[in-house]
Amino acid sequence: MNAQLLDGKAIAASIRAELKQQVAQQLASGAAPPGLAVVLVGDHPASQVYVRNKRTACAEVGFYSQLHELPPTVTPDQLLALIDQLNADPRIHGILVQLPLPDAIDTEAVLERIDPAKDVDGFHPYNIGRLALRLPALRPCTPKGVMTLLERTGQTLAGCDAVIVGQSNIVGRPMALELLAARCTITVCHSRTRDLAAKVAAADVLVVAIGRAEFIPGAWIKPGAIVIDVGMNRTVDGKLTGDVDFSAAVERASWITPVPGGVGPMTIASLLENTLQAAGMRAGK
Ligand SMILES: Nc1nc(=O)c2c([nH]1)NC[C@@H]1CN(c3ccc(C(=O)N[C@@H](CCC(=O)O)C(=O)O)cc3)C=[N+]21
Ligand SMILES: [Mg+2]
Repeated sequence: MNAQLLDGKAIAASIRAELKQQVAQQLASGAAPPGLAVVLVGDHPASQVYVRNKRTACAEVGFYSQLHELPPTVTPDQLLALIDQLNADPRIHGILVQLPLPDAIDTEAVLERIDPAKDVDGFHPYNIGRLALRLPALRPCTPKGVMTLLERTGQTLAGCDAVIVGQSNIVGRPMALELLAARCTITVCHSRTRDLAAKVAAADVLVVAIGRAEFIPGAWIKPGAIVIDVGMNRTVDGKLTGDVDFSAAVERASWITPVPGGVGPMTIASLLENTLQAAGMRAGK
C-alpha cells in the first residue's frame, strides 16, 4: 500500500480563500475586520518564523493585526498589563501569546488573564473545559486543524481506535478530547507508557506530537492506518522533519501528513477561523 497524502498546505490555502471571501462580505456590509494581536516575548528564533507566518496569513484574508514584541526581560506585571489593554481594545477580537514564554514568567497566569472570548489559541481553562464538556467554544488550533484533516479523508471516525503519542496541554490532551467527541476510542501515550510499539500498532488513527525526529518507525504502523504527524524538528542541515519515519510509514498507512506542509499550515488556518469566530461572537452573532 502507498498512503494518500493529506495535503495540509493545499487544504489550508482553500480555507484561507473561503475566509477571505467571508471577511470581504463582512467589510462590504460595514463591519470592522477581525483583529488579531500577537504577543511575542524574547527572541526565540523559531517563534519569529511562526509569528511572521501568522501575520502574513492575517494580511492575506483581510484581518487587522498587531504585533507586540517585548524584550525577554519584561516583567510579569508589564505583560499582564498588555493583556488587560488588549482585552479592552474593541479592534482586537483575538489575542495570541506566542509560547514558549521565558522561564521567569508564569505561563498559566498569562494564559488565564486573556478574555476567554478572545482566546483564539483555545488554551484558557474555560475553553479547555468547554471542549471537555462537548460544548466547544474556541478550540485549540492544532487539534482543530487535525480534525479538519481527518474530515477531508472522508473516513468514518466513530468506533476507530485512536492513539495519541504525547500528552501536552496544547496538542495531546485537547487532541484526545476532540477524538473522543468524534466517538473514537482513545489511548494517550507518554514517556511512561509501556510497550509503545504495541499501542501504536493498534491505532486506526495515529497522532504523534512528541518533538523527537523520526521517533516512530514505519514498521510500527498498522497497515491502513491514518497517520498524523504533528512533529516539527529541525535537523542539523536546516531541514524540517516529523516525529514519524515518513518514508517507511507511507508504505503502510492509508493516509499520512507530510512535514512540512501537513499540520503546520492547518494550525494557522484554525487560528484564522477562530479569530473570525471570535469577531462574530462579539458582534452578537
Ligand atoms: N500561543 C501559541 N500558539 C501556537 O499555535 C504556537 C505557539 N504558541 N508556539 C509555537 C507553536 C508552533 N506553531 C506552528 C504553526 C505553524 C507552523 C507552520 O506553518 N509550519 C510549516 C513550515 C514552517 C517552517 O518552514 O518553519 C509547515 O509545517 O509546513 C509551524 C509551527 C504554532 N505554535
Ligand atoms: Mg514558565
